Parts: sequence; C-alpha cells; structure tokens
Amino acid sequence: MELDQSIMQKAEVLIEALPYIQRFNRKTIVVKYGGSAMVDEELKKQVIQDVVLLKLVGFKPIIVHGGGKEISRWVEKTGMEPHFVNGLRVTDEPTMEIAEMVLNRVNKSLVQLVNELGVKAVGISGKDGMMLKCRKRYSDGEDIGFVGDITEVDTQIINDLLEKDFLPIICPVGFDEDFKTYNINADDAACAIATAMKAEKLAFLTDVEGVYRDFQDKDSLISEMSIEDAQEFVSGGTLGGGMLPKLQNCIDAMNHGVSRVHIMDGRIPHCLLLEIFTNKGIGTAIVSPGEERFYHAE
Ligand SMILES: Nc1ncnc2c1ncn2[C@@H]1O[C@H](COP(=O)(O)OP(=O)(O)O)[C@@H](O)[C@H]1O
Ligand SMILES: CC(=O)N[C@@H](CCC(=O)OP(=O)(O)O)C(=O)O
Repeated sequence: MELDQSIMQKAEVLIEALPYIQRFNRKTIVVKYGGSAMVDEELKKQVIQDVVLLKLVGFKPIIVHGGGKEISRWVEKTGMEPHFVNGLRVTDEPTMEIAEMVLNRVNKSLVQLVNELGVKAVGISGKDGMMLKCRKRYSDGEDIGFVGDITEVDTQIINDLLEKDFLPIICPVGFDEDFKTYNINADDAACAIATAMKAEKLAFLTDVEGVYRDFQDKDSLISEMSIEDAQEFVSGGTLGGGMLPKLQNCIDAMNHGVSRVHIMDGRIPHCLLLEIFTNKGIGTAIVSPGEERFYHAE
C-alpha cells in the first residue's frame, strides 16, 4: 500500500512533539503576549490557537498580555500625546483611565477568541482577587505617575481558575495599599506572575527574532544561553531598547524559580508551537543548568 508522503510527515511531526508533551504535562506556562503579534488580527488568532492547543494537550497556560500600541492609539485619539521614560508610559490620571479601559477591552477580545475555540477563558486584571499589589514606581527618581512596581502577587485566583480548568488571561493593572489603580509594564507583570506560580516556562512573544549578540548583525541570533551568559550580556552594555529590561526581568524570574525563558518572534505564525513542540526550537532560550541538552536536542 502506498502512503502519501505528506501524511507520513504529519505523523512524524506529531511523534516529534511527544517528549515535549510529556515534559510539560500539567506544567504551568506563562505566555507574555504583546507587541506586533497583537496588532495583526490573523496573527492574534494563530497565537490564541497555539495557546488553546497547549491547554488541550495538558499544559496549564496563562496569558499575560500588553496592549501598549493600542493604549497609545487611544491616548492620541483623545488629543494627548503618549510619553515614555525608560520604556515606561508616563501615566497621569486621564492616561490611567484610558489604559485601564483599553487593557480591559483587549482582555475581553482575547477571552472571546479562546472561547470561540471551545476552551473557557476567564479575563481578569491584577485588581481581581487582589492579585497584583503595587507601590508607586519612579524612573531614576522621576515621577512618572500611576506606574506600579509589583510588591506582592496573590496567586489564589489564578490557582482557583486553573483548578477549575479555565484559561486565565491577565491584564497588567494593579492597585496599591490605598486601592489606587496602577499601570504595570506587561513584561514585569508576566515575570512576577511566572515567578509566583513557579512556572516551568515563561515565553515572550515580541517583535524581533530573539536576542542578537549584535543588534546590527541579524546573523548573530543567540539560540540558547545560560543564566550566567545572560547576566554577562546584560552587564556588557551592548544591549539596548526594550530588550535590556526584558532580559534583566527574565534573569530575575529564573533566579527565583522559573525553569526556562523563551524570547521569540511573535510575527512568525504559530511560533509557540514551533518553539515548544519541535527539536530545533526558534528564538532565544535561557535555560537552567542541566536543561540544555534536553532543550534543543537534535
Ligand atoms: N541585542 C538585541 N536583540 C534583540 N532586540 C534588541 C537588542 N537590542 C535592542 N533590542 C530592541 O528590543 C526590542 C524588543 O523589546 P520591547 O520593545 O520591549 O518588546 P515588546 O514591545 O514586544 O515587549 C526590539 O524591537 C529591539 O528594538
Ligand atoms: C507602565 C507601562 O508602560 N505600561 C504599559 C502596559 C502595556 C504594555 O506593557 O504593553 P506591551 O507589552 O504591548 O508593550 C503601557 O502603558 O504601555
């Protein structure tokens, strides 16, 4: 009997995924979703399909999302101009109001996409269940308004949702001890949540291939590094833009119990599946000692 080659290849892909499905079964994976992959509707659907698939094969995914570009769009619509200091949005009271509205709207749109695929999602902000407690954050001593620095993560609501088999989708809004509302950088929220949940994996979907040794040289993509390499790289002073705080955040998360971090290109369709279920992997992985060989095993 002759079998169609393409069918055989599909079977091979599924078999290749087997050790990864076993490896991550019932494990928590935090997916930080933001940037360009969020603006393109087709990519958005593909990201959500990937996360739903992760859930259905037995992982425990949690989505932490941003929406910076959408917030800026609405800030501009009201006649204001968005301002950032060291990558953080200067958040006065009207901006906070817009940010919260926009993030909640983005949140429910993601909930809907997950629901449409037959998995029940619950969208919450850091205010729900008193999850993300903050204090006011300053940037090099400068007052940047209602920007929050997370001081405590109460994981009860996330654990309750996971236990009842819901897929939690979290937007980065928190509260302080006076119950004032704060805008939190979504990378910070993802790292804090992954750390508090002792996540097996923290995946960042961003708008570059991964971390380059030299940002000008697109052949210098780093496919894997240890925490020590990452720390050296951060201290080296060559890293710029949003990648510097992102990588520093990742190192902190890994020093506090997250097993591996992945920074990948959210513009690549199904990047999460390619990263998690194939031997080659994509983007940049930061791995704990002993995990290296398992990871991009050929
Ligand atoms: N060595 C580097 N490798 C990768 N990205 C870098 C590097 N140096 C600076 N960057 C910048 O970091 C950005 C990614 O971080 P960020 O803007 O915070 O992403 P996101 O908005 O997805 O959270 C890239 O678009 C790039 O401009
Ligand atoms: C304090 C601060 O800067 N908050 C961010 C929150 C959203 C975010 O981080 O979105 P991305 O992940 O899409 O960039 C902001 O207002 O843009």
